[in-house]
Amino acid sequence: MKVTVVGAGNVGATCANCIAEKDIVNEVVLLDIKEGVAEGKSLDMWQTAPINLYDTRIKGVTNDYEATNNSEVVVITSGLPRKPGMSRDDLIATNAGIVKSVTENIIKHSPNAKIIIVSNPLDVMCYCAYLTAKIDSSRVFGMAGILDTARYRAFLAEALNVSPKDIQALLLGGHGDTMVPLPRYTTVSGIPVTDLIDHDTLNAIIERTKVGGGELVKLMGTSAWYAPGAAAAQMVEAIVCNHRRIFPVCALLNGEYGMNNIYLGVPVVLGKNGIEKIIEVKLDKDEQELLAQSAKAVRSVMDVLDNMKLF
Ligand SMILES: NC(=O)c1ccc[n+]([C@@H]2O[C@H](COP(=O)([O-])OP(=O)(O)OC[C@H]3O[C@@H](n4cnc5c(N)ncnc54)[C@H](O)[C@@H]3O)[C@@H](O)[C@H]2O)c1
Ligand SMILES: O=C(O)C[C@H](O)C(=O)O
Repeated sequence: MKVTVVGAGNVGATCANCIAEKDIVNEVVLLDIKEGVAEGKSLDMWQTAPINLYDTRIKGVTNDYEATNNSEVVVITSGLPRKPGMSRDDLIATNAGIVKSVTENIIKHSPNAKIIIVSNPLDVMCYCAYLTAKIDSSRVFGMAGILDTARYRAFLAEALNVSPKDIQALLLGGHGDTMVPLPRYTTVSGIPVTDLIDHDTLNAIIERTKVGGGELVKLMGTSAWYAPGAAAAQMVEAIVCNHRRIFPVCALLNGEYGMNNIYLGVPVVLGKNGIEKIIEVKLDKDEQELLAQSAKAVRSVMDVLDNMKLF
């Protein structure tokens, strides 16, 4: 089984490395437009195989889509990351064209692939790939919710001084500062988090989570890659192993949560066919309002895509 990662930058290379270390596929193809970069990083990664004990072959290529033929899953990370002072939405002018042309190539060579988008602005780049690929939306979706909930869970683990493994959480909405963490659906080994933490501390963690990407951009001058790469690899694993894991994933809504024709983060069952099912959780009035605000923010970026007249 073959998986392709497009973009051999920070997130793409990390993702390819995480997939290889899981030892769940025969081959990972890493593709970039920069001559030699994917080849070099792949060779370096492959030389960790005798140390980290895996068999997955990693092949780096420069814009050679033949090498990606018949991939089961393709992760698209190509595109600019933001710099301090920018919002993710500022990336649309460059990244929409990149995501469109990469998706065209991918679908030509792997017509049956499941496509996971990582490039930002995430929700609208998913829509852009969906319009380009012209395949069922169960096979075109985005990574953000696993990352955003991982940040939320990591902050909670620190505050509670417990293992991050025991924190389960759900988050809805767009991958922007309007994302909607759901304390009502956050538990620590089955115990409601609200029983374990005071209101102000929980609120501070939620607010920090919402701008978690920006915190890292400020610190590093570019955006994060370790957790994003690992999160996308976890989605690949759920698909290729048909685990049917329930993850927050950026999915096309057609009636779910009362919304239509918009990509937003929602819980889904992820398995061999991609999105096997979108799960609709019950929301109270406040949560519904927050989700509506998040959808409004995503729609305003969809309008920018529309005005670019790429479709
Ligand atoms: N969804 C998320 O949660 C999430 C998390 C982190 C980063 N991101 C986004 O992922 C993208 C990549 O981030 P990064 O830190 O890896 O950036 P990066 O600059 O390190 O890597 C991007 C790579 O894409 C390559 N590229 C550009 N155009 C290409 C094309 N047409 N075909 C193939 N490769 C091409 C570049 O050469 C570069 O190597 C950014 O848009 C960033 O905002 C999203
Ligand atoms: O913040 C960014 O620009 C990258 C990514 O979306 C993240 O959340 O880390």
